[in-house]
Amino acid sequence: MSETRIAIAGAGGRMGRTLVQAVTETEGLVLGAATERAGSSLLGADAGELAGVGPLGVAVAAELSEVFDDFDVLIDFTAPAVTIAHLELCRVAGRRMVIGTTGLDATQRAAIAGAGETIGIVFAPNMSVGVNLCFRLLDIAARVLGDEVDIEIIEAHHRHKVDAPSGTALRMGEVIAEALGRDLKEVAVYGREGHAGPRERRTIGFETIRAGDIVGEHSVWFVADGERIEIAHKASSRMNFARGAMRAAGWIAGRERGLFDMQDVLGLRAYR
Ligand SMILES: NC(=O)C1=CN([C@@H]2O[C@H](COP(=O)(O)OP(=O)(O)OC[C@H]3O[C@@H](n4cnc5c(N)ncnc54)[C@H](OP(=O)(O)O)[C@@H]3O)[C@@H](O)[C@H]2O)C=CC1
Ligand SMILES: O=C(O)C1=N[C@H](C(=O)O)C[C@H](O)C1
Repeated sequence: MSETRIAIAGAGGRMGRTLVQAVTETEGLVLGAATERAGSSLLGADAGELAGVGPLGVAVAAELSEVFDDFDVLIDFTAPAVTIAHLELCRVAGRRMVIGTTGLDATQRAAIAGAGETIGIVFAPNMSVGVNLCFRLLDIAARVLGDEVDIEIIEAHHRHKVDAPSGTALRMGEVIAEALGRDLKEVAVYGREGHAGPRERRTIGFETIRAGDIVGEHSVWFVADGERIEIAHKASSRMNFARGAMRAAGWIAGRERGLFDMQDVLGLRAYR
Protein backbone atom coordinates (compact mmCIF):
# COMPACT_ATOMS: atom_id res chain seq x y z
CA MET A 1 0.00 0.00 0.00
CA SER A 2 1.34 3.47 -0.87
CA GLU A 3 2.12 5.99 1.84
CA THR A 4 -0.07 9.05 2.46
CA ARG A 5 1.88 12.25 1.91
CA ILE A 6 1.31 14.82 4.64
CA ALA A 7 1.80 18.58 4.57
CA ILE A 8 2.14 20.43 7.87
CA ALA A 9 1.04 24.09 7.95
CA GLY A 10 2.75 26.22 10.59
CA ALA A 11 5.63 23.72 10.79
CA GLY A 12 7.63 26.00 13.07
CA GLY A 13 4.86 26.36 15.66
CA ARG A 14 4.40 24.48 18.94
CA MET A 15 2.03 21.97 17.33
CA GLY A 16 3.70 22.15 13.91
CA ARG A 17 7.02 20.82 15.22
CA THR A 18 5.28 18.09 17.22
CA LEU A 19 3.21 17.11 14.16
CA VAL A 20 6.32 16.77 11.99
CA GLN A 21 7.86 14.47 14.61
CA ALA A 22 4.63 12.45 14.81
CA VAL A 23 4.58 11.95 11.02
CA THR A 24 8.04 10.38 11.20
CA GLU A 25 6.80 8.00 13.93
CA THR A 26 3.63 6.90 12.07
CA GLU A 27 3.58 3.96 9.70
CA GLY A 28 1.87 4.72 6.39
CA LEU A 29 2.50 8.47 6.56
CA VAL A 30 5.39 10.43 5.08
CA LEU A 31 6.16 14.14 5.25
CA GLY A 32 5.67 15.66 1.80
CA ALA A 33 5.59 19.38 2.55
CA ALA A 34 5.78 21.97 5.32
CA THR A 35 4.79 25.64 5.33
CA GLU A 36 5.23 28.75 7.45
CA ARG A 37 4.03 32.33 7.06
CA ALA A 38 5.54 34.45 4.28
CA GLY A 39 8.48 36.42 5.69
CA SER A 40 9.18 33.88 8.45
CA SER A 41 12.86 33.38 9.29
CA LEU A 42 12.16 29.62 9.10
CA LEU A 43 11.49 29.54 5.33
CA GLY A 44 13.86 27.16 3.55
CA ALA A 45 14.84 25.35 6.74
CA ASP A 46 14.51 21.57 6.83
CA ALA A 47 11.24 20.72 8.62
CA GLY A 48 12.83 17.68 10.27
CA GLU A 49 15.70 19.75 11.67
CA LEU A 50 13.15 22.22 13.09
CA ALA A 51 11.28 19.37 14.75
CA GLY A 52 14.49 17.94 16.19
CA VAL A 53 14.26 14.63 14.31
CA GLY A 54 17.10 15.22 11.84
CA PRO A 55 16.92 16.18 8.17
CA LEU A 56 13.89 14.95 6.20
CA GLY A 57 14.66 16.70 2.91
CA VAL A 58 11.51 18.85 3.16
CA ALA A 59 12.20 22.59 3.05
CA VAL A 60 9.69 24.93 4.71
CA ALA A 61 7.76 26.80 1.99
CA ALA A 62 5.91 30.12 2.20
CA GLU A 63 2.88 29.21 0.10
CA LEU A 64 0.73 26.11 0.07
CA SER A 65 0.26 26.58 -3.68
CA GLU A 66 4.03 25.97 -4.14
CA VAL A 67 3.74 22.43 -2.76
CA PHE A 68 0.38 21.11 -3.98
CA ASP A 69 2.09 18.32 -5.95
CA ASP A 70 3.81 17.07 -2.79
CA PHE A 71 0.94 16.11 -0.46
CA ASP A 72 -2.40 14.32 -0.15
CA VAL A 73 -3.57 15.58 3.28
CA LEU A 74 -2.86 18.98 4.87
CA ILE A 75 -2.69 19.07 8.67
CA ASP A 76 -3.41 22.61 9.81
CA PHE A 77 -2.93 23.79 13.41
CA THR A 78 -2.32 27.50 12.82
CA ALA A 79 -4.75 30.41 13.28
CA PRO A 80 -8.34 30.94 12.06
CA ALA A 81 -7.65 33.28 9.11
CA VAL A 82 -4.72 31.12 7.96
CA THR A 83 -6.78 27.93 8.15
CA ILE A 84 -9.62 29.49 6.14
CA ALA A 85 -7.21 30.64 3.42
CA HIS A 86 -5.75 27.10 3.27
CA LEU A 87 -9.28 25.64 3.21
CA GLU A 88 -10.17 27.47 0.03
CA LEU A 89 -6.90 26.44 -1.64
CA CYS A 90 -7.41 22.79 -0.66
CA ARG A 91 -11.05 22.85 -1.78
CA VAL A 92 -10.06 24.08 -5.25
CA ALA A 93 -7.05 21.75 -5.52
CA GLY A 94 -8.94 18.73 -4.14
CA ARG A 95 -6.68 18.05 -1.14
CA ARG A 96 -8.03 16.61 2.14
CA MET A 97 -7.54 18.42 5.45
CA VAL A 98 -7.16 17.73 9.16
CA ILE A 99 -7.94 20.96 11.02
CA GLY A 100 -7.00 21.45 14.67
CA THR A 101 -7.11 25.23 14.79
CA THR A 102 -9.45 26.69 17.44
CA GLY A 103 -11.06 30.10 17.91
CA LEU A 104 -12.96 30.10 14.59
CA ASP A 105 -16.16 32.17 14.42
CA ALA A 106 -19.51 30.93 13.10
CA THR A 107 -18.84 32.15 9.56
CA GLN A 108 -15.47 30.39 9.46
CA ARG A 109 -17.00 27.16 10.80
CA ALA A 110 -19.72 27.39 8.13
CA ALA A 111 -16.99 27.72 5.47
CA ILE A 112 -15.41 24.48 6.72
CA ALA A 113 -18.78 22.72 6.59
CA GLY A 114 -19.29 24.02 3.04
CA ALA A 115 -15.87 22.80 1.89
CA GLY A 116 -16.71 19.38 3.33
CA GLU A 117 -19.16 18.97 0.46
CA THR A 118 -16.17 18.89 -1.91
CA ILE A 119 -13.22 17.48 0.07
CA GLY A 120 -12.71 15.21 3.08
CA ILE A 121 -12.09 17.15 6.32
CA VAL A 122 -11.56 16.16 9.95
CA PHE A 123 -12.11 19.24 12.14
CA ALA A 124 -11.80 18.87 15.91
CA PRO A 125 -10.82 21.23 18.74
CA ASN A 126 -8.94 18.44 20.48
CA MET A 127 -7.43 15.39 18.79
CA SER A 128 -6.41 13.53 21.95
CA VAL A 129 -8.12 10.16 22.41
CA GLY A 130 -8.50 10.90 26.13
CA VAL A 131 -10.36 14.17 25.58
CA ASN A 132 -12.65 12.56 23.03
CA LEU A 133 -13.44 9.82 25.53
CA CYS A 134 -14.20 12.60 28.04
CA PHE A 135 -16.76 14.06 25.60
CA ARG A 136 -18.65 10.75 25.77
CA LEU A 137 -18.35 10.59 29.58
CA LEU A 138 -19.70 14.16 29.81
CA ASP A 139 -22.70 13.22 27.68
CA ILE A 140 -23.50 10.33 30.04
CA ALA A 141 -22.94 12.42 33.19
CA ALA A 142 -25.16 15.24 31.93
CA ARG A 143 -27.97 12.84 30.99
CA VAL A 144 -27.81 11.04 34.38
CA LEU A 145 -27.46 14.14 36.56
CA GLY A 146 -29.78 16.36 34.52
CA ASP A 147 -31.09 19.49 36.21
CA GLU A 148 -30.05 18.31 39.71
CA VAL A 149 -26.55 19.82 39.45
CA ASP A 150 -24.70 23.06 38.72
CA ILE A 151 -22.21 22.63 35.86
CA GLU A 152 -18.90 24.51 35.58
CA ILE A 153 -16.13 24.03 32.99
CA ILE A 154 -12.61 25.07 34.01
CA GLU A 155 -9.71 25.15 31.56
CA ALA A 156 -6.04 26.07 31.88
CA HIS A 157 -3.46 26.66 29.12
CA HIS A 158 -0.03 28.19 28.52
CA ARG A 159 0.51 31.95 28.45
CA HIS A 160 0.80 32.07 24.63
CA LYS A 161 -2.72 30.83 23.90
CA VAL A 162 -4.77 33.55 22.19
CA ASP A 163 -8.35 32.22 22.18
CA ALA A 164 -10.59 31.76 25.22
CA PRO A 165 -12.33 29.70 26.36
CA SER A 166 -10.43 26.91 24.65
CA GLY A 167 -12.06 25.13 21.73
CA THR A 168 -12.17 21.99 23.87
CA ALA A 169 -14.01 23.74 26.72
CA LEU A 170 -16.55 25.12 24.26
CA ARG A 171 -17.08 21.67 22.74
CA MET A 172 -17.53 20.25 26.26
CA GLY A 173 -20.20 22.89 26.81
CA GLU A 174 -21.90 21.96 23.53
CA VAL A 175 -21.91 18.25 24.41
CA ILE A 176 -23.44 18.94 27.84
CA ALA A 177 -25.97 21.48 26.56
CA GLU A 178 -27.10 19.10 23.83
CA ALA A 179 -27.49 16.24 26.32
CA LEU A 180 -29.65 18.50 28.52
CA GLY A 181 -31.69 20.01 25.68
CA ARG A 182 -30.27 23.48 26.33
CA ASP A 183 -28.93 26.04 23.84
CA LEU A 184 -25.34 26.85 24.82
CA LYS A 185 -25.65 30.37 23.39
CA GLU A 186 -28.44 31.05 25.92
CA VAL A 187 -27.01 29.34 29.00
CA ALA A 188 -23.24 29.96 28.81
CA VAL A 189 -21.74 32.28 31.43
CA TYR A 190 -18.13 33.34 30.75
CA GLY A 191 -16.32 34.27 33.97
CA ARG A 192 -18.03 36.20 36.72
CA GLU A 193 -17.27 39.63 38.08
CA GLY A 194 -18.91 42.19 40.30
CA HIS A 195 -22.50 41.69 41.46
CA ALA A 196 -23.13 38.59 39.36
CA GLY A 197 -26.18 37.53 41.39
CA PRO A 198 -27.05 34.02 42.55
CA ARG A 199 -26.37 31.16 40.18
CA GLU A 200 -29.15 30.02 37.87
CA ARG A 201 -29.34 26.20 37.71
CA ARG A 202 -29.54 25.96 33.91
CA THR A 203 -26.43 28.06 33.26
CA ILE A 204 -23.12 26.43 32.25
CA GLY A 205 -20.15 28.37 33.59
CA PHE A 206 -16.72 28.72 31.95
CA GLU A 207 -13.54 29.70 33.78
CA THR A 208 -10.24 30.32 31.97
CA ILE A 209 -6.68 30.20 33.34
CA ARG A 210 -3.65 31.28 31.26
CA ALA A 211 -0.30 30.64 32.92
CA GLY A 212 3.24 29.47 32.23
CA ASP A 213 3.72 26.39 30.07
CA ILE A 214 0.52 24.46 30.88
CA VAL A 215 -0.10 22.24 27.83
CA GLY A 216 -3.87 21.93 28.31
CA GLU A 217 -6.12 21.01 31.25
CA HIS A 218 -9.91 20.71 31.33
CA SER A 219 -12.12 19.91 34.27
CA VAL A 220 -15.90 19.78 34.37
CA TRP A 221 -17.65 19.95 37.72
CA PHE A 222 -21.16 18.61 38.27
CA VAL A 223 -22.04 19.96 41.71
CA ALA A 224 -25.05 18.96 43.80
CA ASP A 225 -25.76 19.68 47.46
CA GLY A 226 -23.49 17.25 49.30
CA GLU A 227 -21.49 15.79 46.39
CA ARG A 228 -19.39 16.77 43.38
CA ILE A 229 -18.49 14.73 40.29
CA GLU A 230 -15.43 15.87 38.33
CA ILE A 231 -14.48 14.72 34.85
CA ALA A 232 -10.98 15.95 34.10
CA HIS A 233 -8.27 15.62 31.46
CA LYS A 234 -4.70 16.86 31.86
CA ALA A 235 -2.33 16.91 28.89
CA SER A 236 1.36 17.07 29.77
CA SER A 237 2.61 16.59 26.19
CA ARG A 238 1.44 17.89 22.80
CA MET A 239 2.25 14.48 21.33
CA ASN A 240 -1.24 13.25 22.37
CA PHE A 241 -2.83 15.81 20.06
CA ALA A 242 -0.33 15.04 17.30
CA ARG A 243 -0.89 11.28 17.45
CA GLY A 244 -4.63 11.89 17.18
CA ALA A 245 -4.02 14.09 14.14
CA MET A 246 -2.02 11.23 12.55
CA ARG A 247 -4.96 8.85 13.07
CA ALA A 248 -7.25 11.47 11.53
CA ALA A 249 -4.95 11.93 8.52
CA GLY A 250 -4.75 8.19 7.82
CA TRP A 251 -8.54 7.90 8.22
CA ILE A 252 -9.50 10.86 6.01
CA ALA A 253 -7.07 9.75 3.27
CA GLY A 254 -9.59 7.03 2.45
CA ARG A 255 -12.61 9.34 2.22
CA GLU A 256 -13.45 11.42 -0.81
CA ARG A 257 -15.53 14.13 0.88
CA GLY A 258 -17.46 15.01 4.05
CA LEU A 259 -16.93 16.88 7.32
CA PHE A 260 -15.97 14.67 10.26
CA ASP A 261 -14.56 15.02 13.77
CA MET A 262 -12.52 12.81 16.09
CA GLN A 263 -15.67 11.06 17.34
CA ASP A 264 -15.97 9.69 13.78
CA VAL A 265 -12.27 8.83 13.49
CA LEU A 266 -12.25 6.98 16.82
CA GLY A 267 -15.64 5.29 16.30
CA LEU A 268 -17.03 6.88 19.47
CA ARG A 269 -20.45 7.74 18.00
CA ALA A 270 -21.42 4.11 18.55
CA TYR A 271 -21.39 4.82 22.31
CA ARG A 272 -24.01 7.58 22.21
N1 LIG B 1 -7.13 20.37 17.97
C1 LIG B 1 -6.14 20.11 18.83
O1 LIG B 1 -5.96 18.95 19.28
C2 LIG B 1 -5.22 21.21 19.22
C3 LIG B 1 -5.41 22.46 18.71
N2 LIG B 1 -4.50 23.45 18.95
C4 LIG B 1 -4.72 24.69 18.24
O2 LIG B 1 -3.77 24.78 17.19
C5 LIG B 1 -3.50 26.17 16.90
C6 LIG B 1 -2.00 26.41 16.92
O3 LIG B 1 -1.50 26.25 18.22
P1 LIG B 1 0.09 26.39 18.52
O4 LIG B 1 0.85 25.39 17.72
O5 LIG B 1 0.22 26.39 19.98
O6 LIG B 1 0.35 27.85 17.94
P2 LIG B 1 1.70 28.47 17.34
O7 LIG B 1 1.50 29.94 17.31
O8 LIG B 1 2.88 27.91 18.08
O9 LIG B 1 1.76 27.87 15.85
C7 LIG B 1 1.11 28.42 14.73
C8 LIG B 1 2.12 28.50 13.63
O10 LIG B 1 1.47 28.87 12.41
C9 LIG B 1 2.35 29.79 11.77
N3 LIG B 1 1.70 30.58 10.73
C10 LIG B 1 1.16 31.83 10.81
N4 LIG B 1 0.69 32.22 9.59
C11 LIG B 1 0.94 31.19 8.74
C12 LIG B 1 0.70 31.00 7.35
N5 LIG B 1 0.11 31.92 6.59
N6 LIG B 1 1.09 29.82 6.80
C13 LIG B 1 1.68 28.87 7.53
N7 LIG B 1 1.95 29.02 8.86
C14 LIG B 1 1.57 30.14 9.46
C15 LIG B 1 2.88 30.64 12.93
O11 LIG B 1 3.99 31.41 12.54
P3 LIG B 1 4.33 32.79 13.33
O12 LIG B 1 4.49 32.43 14.77
O13 LIG B 1 5.57 33.26 12.67
O14 LIG B 1 3.14 33.70 13.09
C16 LIG B 1 3.21 29.53 13.92
O15 LIG B 1 4.48 28.98 13.69
C17 LIG B 1 -4.29 26.96 17.94
O16 LIG B 1 -5.53 27.36 17.38
C18 LIG B 1 -4.54 25.94 19.05
O17 LIG B 1 -5.65 26.23 19.85
C19 LIG B 1 -3.40 23.25 19.72
C20 LIG B 1 -3.18 22.03 20.30
C21 LIG B 1 -4.08 20.91 20.11
O1 LIG C 1 -3.81 26.17 22.23
C1 LIG C 1 -3.54 25.06 22.75
O2 LIG C 1 -2.43 24.80 23.21
C2 LIG C 1 -4.59 24.04 22.77
N1 LIG C 1 -5.72 24.29 22.17
C3 LIG C 1 -6.82 23.43 22.01
C4 LIG C 1 -8.10 24.09 22.50
O3 LIG C 1 -8.27 25.31 22.36
O4 LIG C 1 -8.97 23.38 23.01
C5 LIG C 1 -6.59 22.04 22.51
C6 LIG C 1 -5.56 21.86 23.57
O5 LIG C 1 -6.15 21.97 24.83
C7 LIG C 1 -4.34 22.74 23.43
